[in-house]
Amino acid sequence: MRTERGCAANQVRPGEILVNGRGLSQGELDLLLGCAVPPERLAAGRYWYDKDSGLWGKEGERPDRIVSSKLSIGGKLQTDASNGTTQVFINGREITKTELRMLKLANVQCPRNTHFWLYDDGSYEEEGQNIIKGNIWQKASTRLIATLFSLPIPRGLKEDTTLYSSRFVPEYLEQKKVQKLLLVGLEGSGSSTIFKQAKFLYGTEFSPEEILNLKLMIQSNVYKYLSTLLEWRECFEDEALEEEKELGMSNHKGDENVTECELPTGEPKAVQSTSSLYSLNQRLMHFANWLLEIVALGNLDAFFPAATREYAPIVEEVWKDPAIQATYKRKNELHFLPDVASYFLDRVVEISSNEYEPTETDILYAEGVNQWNGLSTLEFSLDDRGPLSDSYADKAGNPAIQTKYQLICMNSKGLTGGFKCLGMLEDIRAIIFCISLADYDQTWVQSSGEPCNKMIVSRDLFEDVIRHPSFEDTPCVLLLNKYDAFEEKISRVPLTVCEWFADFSPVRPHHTSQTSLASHAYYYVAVKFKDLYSSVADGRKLFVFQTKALERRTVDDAFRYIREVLRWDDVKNSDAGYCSADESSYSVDMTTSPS
Ligand SMILES: Nc1nc2c(ncn2[C@@H]2O[C@H](COP(=O)(O)OP(=O)(O)OP(=O)(O)O)[C@@H](O)[C@H]2O)c(=O)[nH]1
Ligand SMILES: [Mg+2]
Repeated sequence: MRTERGCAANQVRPGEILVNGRGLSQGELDLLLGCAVPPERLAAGRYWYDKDSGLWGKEGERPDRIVSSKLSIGGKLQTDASNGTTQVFINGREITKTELRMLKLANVQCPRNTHFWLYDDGSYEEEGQNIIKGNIWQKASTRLIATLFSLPIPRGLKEDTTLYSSRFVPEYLEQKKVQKLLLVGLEGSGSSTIFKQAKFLYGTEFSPEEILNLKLMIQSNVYKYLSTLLEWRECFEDEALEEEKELGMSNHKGDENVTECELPTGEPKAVQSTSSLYSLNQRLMHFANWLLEIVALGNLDAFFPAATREYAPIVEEVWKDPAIQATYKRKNELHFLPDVASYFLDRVVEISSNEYEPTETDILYAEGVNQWNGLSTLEFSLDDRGPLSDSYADKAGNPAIQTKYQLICMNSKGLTGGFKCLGMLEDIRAIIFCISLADYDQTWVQSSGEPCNKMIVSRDLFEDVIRHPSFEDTPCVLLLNKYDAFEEKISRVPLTVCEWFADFSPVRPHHTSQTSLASHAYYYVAVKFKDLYSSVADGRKLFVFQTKALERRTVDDAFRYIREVLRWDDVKNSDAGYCSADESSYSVDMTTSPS
């Protein structure tokens, strides 16, 4: 070692080495070359040296090594030593874009005009705060990112990535604020399903209390579904009687060829009213009237679950009754009856029992997250499996970079009433708006009582949300949900039944398979929303992702996509001030999003 240093010393003369703008004396050069971690293969030239952290680089360039700290050599470190343009400072030096990018990827918050003190052991504080926030090098991912950007890493840390357990993951890297994601959508769009999937995927388990709430909700929902069916049954029965009456007036002879909805003819009217396809027997009628009365009085939730067990057998009987089954057959016409009604009604006896424990599927299928339909929140983080991480973090088996998210699911009811709730939510990092693709042929009864195409209602709600003053600069991700139902429906019901989609014309319809028709229609819908968003949000880009919320994997994919969108947005925002085009080192694959 001695000879090596001696050689190096022989190769350069003190005056040829300038550190922080000043030529070194022989003594300073000896100190530098004789220290524990000297700059290797030092050649004549101009360098900068940050004696607090040990960072070392060529004048006007980013750091390229870390040498021993606290050496009294050269001049004072200048702000522009490395020609940084980021307005972020470490030990008084304005850092370079590459360094900033590394910090950002390591989840360090560094808004402009942040001044950091970085010490030689990697500990770190914000200027003037005097609280050590953590250690920049202790996290393996930081070291790996640094390697990726060819930035120096302190000696002795390169090899041993397991040295520091996650207990030591510095707060400084972890403390980035929780990113709040607001999840909204029209009733039935699937937002609470997505919320619950996220809870299954990333969250804590449902607590016994939550399970109990869900159980009560499922039990009372079964009665709601049944009462919806009973109301429609009544309508259909009236309708059938009306038709029969007209038929009876125009045709006294009666007719053998009755259609399904018509009453058998030729019977006296009093008898007809109880013998319609939609008619119930006296006993069931009695129960039906009683149930509808409770529902009309709004007493259902107070009444149940006490009565559930007692009435389960009769509920089952009503559900299986041909009149109700005939009503259910027309489920496309029945507003407020979700697809899952039959899933739960089929099991009403089991569900009504005291011992009933909702299964994971039951929880997923249950409408809503809680009974009260307020805000539901979930905090979670995602391990890093981004496009960059594949190349280092995973393979190296290192602790991942984790950003914390808070998912706030707002029931559509929270959106009504002039959007007051929205204004109360602060610091929303992104809006996740959920739309059911299968809604394009559905009718929705608005608060005014007027029926309207549900996709249009969803669109208007979407527009109201993105126009809300609180979300002027908030990125938005649109989840086009229920792709499974959409795929199944698209060949049966043309997309053009929704007037907003009137100009949809699939290319070569005769060549188009159902799958490609669906994907064609999906892209068309996505672009419709993108155009709308862009016109409302000053040309900003809407991010669109396709989900089948009942398939957990698609929800996982959606959240990973959302995370990439946010990172992309972070980098884009910071780059807007620092540089314009160079996104090559951090590009996000947005291919799932139709352009
Ligand atoms: N086929 C299909 N059904 C879905 C999908 N996502 C949700 N559903 C079902 O659609 C219904 C409505 O979903 P929810 O998650 O309760 O809808 P929501 O947006 O929370 O509605 P509200 O809670 O009423 O505001 C439920 O019965 C879900 O099981 C999907 O991707 N495909
Ligand atoms: Mg719901």
